[in-house]
Amino acid sequence: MMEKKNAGHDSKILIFSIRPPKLCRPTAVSVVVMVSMFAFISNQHILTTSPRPIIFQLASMNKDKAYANVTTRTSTTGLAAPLLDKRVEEEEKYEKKWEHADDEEYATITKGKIIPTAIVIGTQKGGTTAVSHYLNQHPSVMRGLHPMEEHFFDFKVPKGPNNHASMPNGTVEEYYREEYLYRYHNRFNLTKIKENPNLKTYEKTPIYIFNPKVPYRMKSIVPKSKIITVLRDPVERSLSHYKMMRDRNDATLKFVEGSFESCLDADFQGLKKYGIIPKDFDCGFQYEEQAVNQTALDSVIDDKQKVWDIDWTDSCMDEKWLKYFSRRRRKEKYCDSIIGRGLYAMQLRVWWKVYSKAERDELMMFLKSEDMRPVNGTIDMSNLFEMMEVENMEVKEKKVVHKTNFKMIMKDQTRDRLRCIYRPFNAELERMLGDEWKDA
Ligand SMILES: Nc1ncnc2c1ncn2[C@@H]1O[C@H](COP(=O)(O)OS(=O)(=O)O)[C@@H](OP(=O)(O)O)[C@H]1O
Repeated sequence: MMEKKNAGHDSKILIFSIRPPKLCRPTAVSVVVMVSMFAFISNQHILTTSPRPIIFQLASMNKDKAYANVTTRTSTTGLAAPLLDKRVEEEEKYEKKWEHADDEEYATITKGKIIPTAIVIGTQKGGTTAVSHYLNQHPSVMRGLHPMEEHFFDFKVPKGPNNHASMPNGTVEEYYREEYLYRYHNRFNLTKIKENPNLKTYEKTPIYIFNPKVPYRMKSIVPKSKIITVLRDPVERSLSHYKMMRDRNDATLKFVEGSFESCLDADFQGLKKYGIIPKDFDCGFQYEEQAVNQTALDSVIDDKQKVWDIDWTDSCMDEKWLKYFSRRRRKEKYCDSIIGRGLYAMQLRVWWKVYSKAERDELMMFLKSEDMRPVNGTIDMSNLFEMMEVENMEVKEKKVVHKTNFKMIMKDQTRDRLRCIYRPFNAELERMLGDEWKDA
């Protein structure tokens, strides 16, 4: 580390981008050769990449990291071999899986930074806006700067010294941890915290529970933040999801016929493609628009209801789930995971891997969507406030928050089919969360 620092501070750095728009490859190569010769003669180090992240690091965060990045890039011109050797050594060191810091180290690294007391991770359409609505009423609670969803942990991770800042599973490298904490800290109202340092903070982003990389990122950056999840009957959730898409006139709907059933079928095919649901399982959504023999179709479904189960011991299950999730990047259109978002057991398996039983008991809270609705004009949010480490208070009633406008009623057979799909996943969820989740 020290050697690198010294070497870095003695050197001049020329920031140079080889990516002007539409520069053809032969031209780019000759430009690089010319600049390399110039650097060789004048003994300067060159950054041959887009300068933005480096400027950011030089200006605000950590000059050593910026320098490390520069030297790695410089190596492409063959000018900094000894420095590169050191860099490789460092990268090897960082590539070890980050085991989160002990209490003392954690206290040091987080000192003076805002670390949210809790993060609401989902589920989408579960009533997460209602939870925010209740929390925001508390005078000792402050949410992140974004009025709706922060999207910090599902971000596209900027490239780091070894071309990525996180491990393939999402764990942020130790090397970048402090920087990320700092960035997260900036997602909160710093003035308000200065005025009242005792404020408890939270943020909500409903996609967190669904993105398999988020638990790893969260554990490596804010391992002590609590995690609040609101779960809703997955069948009702899927309808709410569809209504939201209709409200937004979601582009995905163009890839299917637009009906609820064709949307479900698109995602159902995706789940089959990636092996979450057996290939021979046919739920018949695709026949919904056609005049088919309903009795024959129902008997197919009845049979499946008897036999359909999941092998939870399958060691490839999580990998399949990651692939199913990652299809978004491959621009496959499976109707925004309208079924997949309700497969809570699949999603939570990853969180179970990352957080130990003791950590889950201490940090995680699961709320039922229906319990978020006031009964006879009152609602008890004492558990939520206890989790936020603030005094209990009566929240102002607001029956419905963030309601979807599109009007439709789910067909009975569609509901039956969805129940059939969700059955083994719900059974697993019950096993994970306990008996009170039996009818979730
Ligand atoms: N108090 C309360 N408790 C539980 N659920 C409630 C509550 N208020 C609203 N809602 C319903 O929640 C649905 C919106 O969920 P989210 O706010 O999580 O949506 S989002 O993920 O932020 O888009 C949305 O569901 P649908 O109306 O069925 O689409 C809201 O009506």
